[in-house]
Amino acid sequence: MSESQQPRPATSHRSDGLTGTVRVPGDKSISHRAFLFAGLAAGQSRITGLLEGEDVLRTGEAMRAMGAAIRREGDAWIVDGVGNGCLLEPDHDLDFGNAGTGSRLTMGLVGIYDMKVRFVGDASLSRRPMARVLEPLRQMGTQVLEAQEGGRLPITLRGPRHAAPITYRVPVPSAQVKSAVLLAGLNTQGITTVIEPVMTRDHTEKMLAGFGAAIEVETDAEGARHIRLQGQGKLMGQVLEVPGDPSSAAFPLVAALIAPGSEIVIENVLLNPTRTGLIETLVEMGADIEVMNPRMAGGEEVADLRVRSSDLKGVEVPAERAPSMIDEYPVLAIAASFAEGETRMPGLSELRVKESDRLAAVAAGLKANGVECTEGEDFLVVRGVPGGRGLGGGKVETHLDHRIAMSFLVLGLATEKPVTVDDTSMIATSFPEFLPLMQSLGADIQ
Ligand SMILES: O=C(O)C1=C[C@@H](OP(=O)(O)O)[C@@H](O)[C@H](O)C1
Ligand SMILES: C=C(OP(=O)(O)O)C(=O)O
Repeated sequence: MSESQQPRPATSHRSDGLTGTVRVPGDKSISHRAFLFAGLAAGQSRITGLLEGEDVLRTGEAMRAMGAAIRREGDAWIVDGVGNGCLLEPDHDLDFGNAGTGSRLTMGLVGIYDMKVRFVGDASLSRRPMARVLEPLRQMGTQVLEAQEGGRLPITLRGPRHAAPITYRVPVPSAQVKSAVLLAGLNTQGITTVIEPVMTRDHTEKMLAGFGAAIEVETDAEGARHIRLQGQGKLMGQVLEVPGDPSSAAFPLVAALIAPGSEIVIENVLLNPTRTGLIETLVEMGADIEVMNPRMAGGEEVADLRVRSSDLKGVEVPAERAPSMIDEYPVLAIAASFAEGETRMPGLSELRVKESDRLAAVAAGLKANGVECTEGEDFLVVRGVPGGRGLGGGKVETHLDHRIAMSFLVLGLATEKPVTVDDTSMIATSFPEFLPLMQSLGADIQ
């Protein structure tokens, strides 16, 4: 992993006229869940389009350590699962590297098994809050044998003999917390209920239903979703096709919008409505994004996107849109740097607990490159410079955060002066093909 390696800096230079047709790798959220559910289900699963990023491969390693057989065969991953309730105690620590999703979902999955499991991660993951998952697990009977201050990794869990089903109202809009509780419910007798006041990405619900779990969702008069899962059901292996990750597509997409004279096509992008906040916002800003060939693939909405460079104008992004674009704010801030007027982004407190404090990292990177912005406790305001005149020339600290690295390399494609990021090694956690893919479109990144 990159922590033990030398940092790999990179510099991006103004690159007009990006062109070409590309495919981004598989969706990270769906890929993690594909390994988790296929590893747990009885029988064989076949997964194509899986994201082979470091985060997802670590989830695969964890499932292997608990008894699943996982192998790559041609362009597919074949998983022979253990059967719900039959995970084995791993004989070593589960190392999740940089991955919040992998670690939190796996804590939920195994936290109610009567076995001892130790979770570790890199410096970034070890700073992130895990109490949000430990709290509901404790209510279900899990013993937290080890946790660092503030509920951080390394953490050791031991599940109860008999877990108690709970009804849990998620206190923060987080698909990871929702999913952790539902996964704990898989091996718990009775009905586990998660109440979600604000809808977050629904891949866990959809995929568990696809694997045969008894799960139902109802929306109440206030708009809160009540997700009920019958525990100890049978899950069966499936054939899965993972569509392209909209959170990765966001980088070439914004690059094409801001680099003058560009026209690109990104094929096979997941357009699940819980993930399309960035596209909605960019269209409001005046972006020329054409959604072509909308279709269903693997139970999800998918389409090809044609993107042409556009004159953008600042907008106010509604705070309630945040869950549907939570990982895209760094690159939205880059688009906003070239928009006429102000782009206001409220409701961003969750950005402070990602791979880095993304609110602080984005504001610092923008300021280092001459972009005016205001960072509040939970908001960001960016004042753009159409054409990018006078911008760039700065060095950006990425703090072990892939999305900060990719966002600022995109910034440098349309600023007057080049932009340098201090490290690109973390990009491999979510988008290993990022550099060659961007270069194939004509982006000058060295
Ligand atoms: O469930 C998931 O797959 C994810 C949920 C989001 O995290 P939170 O649930 O912490 O908001 C997101 O930031 C992460 O990249 C993936
Ligand atoms: C927040 C992210 O991932 P995770 O929480 O899985 O580390 C991300 O990919 O932007």
